[in-house]
Amino acid sequence: MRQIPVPRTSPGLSVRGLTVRFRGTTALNDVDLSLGRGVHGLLGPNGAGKTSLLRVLATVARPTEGDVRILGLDPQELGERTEIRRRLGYLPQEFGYYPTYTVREMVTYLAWLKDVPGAQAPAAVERAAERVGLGPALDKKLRTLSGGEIRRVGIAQAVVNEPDLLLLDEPTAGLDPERRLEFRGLLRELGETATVLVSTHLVEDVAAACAEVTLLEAGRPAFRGTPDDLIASAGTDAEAPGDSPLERGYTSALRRHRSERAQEVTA
Ligand SMILES: Nc1ncnc2c1ncn2[C@@H]1O[C@H](COP(=O)(O)OP(=O)(O)OP(=O)(O)O)[C@@H](O)[C@H]1O
Repeated sequence: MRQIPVPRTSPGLSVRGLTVRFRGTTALNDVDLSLGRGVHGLLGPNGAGKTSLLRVLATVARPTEGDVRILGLDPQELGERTEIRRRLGYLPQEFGYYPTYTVREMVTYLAWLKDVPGAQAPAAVERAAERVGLGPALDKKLRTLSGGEIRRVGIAQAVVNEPDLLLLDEPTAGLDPERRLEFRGLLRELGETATVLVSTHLVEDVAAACAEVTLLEAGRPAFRGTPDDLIASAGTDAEAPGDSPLERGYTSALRRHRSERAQEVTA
């Protein structure tokens, strides 16, 4: 196999002018974004373009326009795309699985797809399952697991290859509060060495685990900064709805972005 000469310190990812269109819909509109090591939250209302962005970064969808670099590599080039996939962990919004497989079999299969060397795979699978609290369930069939446990299998398969880039689409959906807390700890740990991008509707997840947050609205970045910056962005907007300072920062940033867009349209 062709060796790609990329240092392990290569940048996480960068996109320039990224546009994704479906027939009548523009899901992402001329997005510029660069992310390095650490945990980044991706927030935004339904339909904002979060899944579309993650799918392009996971190399499962192609951009309509724009330049994408992932781990310093070009996903349009077959050899480089293969290398990206080997070093990537991805939890899709809908995690497809084989119900008759055990946790061990499913995660082993996905480790194999990621080229985890056969001799290392059994230990890697056990470690990944333990990291999401599924050590005792390794030999249970997936059809016997709860929705939250299946989500955790999805997280285990995403981390089994110790990825350099980890993309998680609503990983905490369906997790109970105790598991969510554990998961935030895992995110912080993974963010020490990898670039981690987590899409979520739960602003508490962002506050607890993310060093940075990007807010998408109608296919465009509406805010980028630390969770504290997002809180501060509410400023004197006393009418911004929300049950916490971060929720008020979120709604305030959205309202500001919507009104800027409305002014652009009428200008
Ligand atoms: N395969 C598709 N065909 C047509 N339109 C699509 C397709 N996938 C996404 N879209 C549209 O693109 C826009 C962005 O969708 P996307 O799933 O990326 O948003 P999202 O921020 O992940 O939303 P949610 O929070 O609801 O998961 C939406 O208007 C959606 O209807």
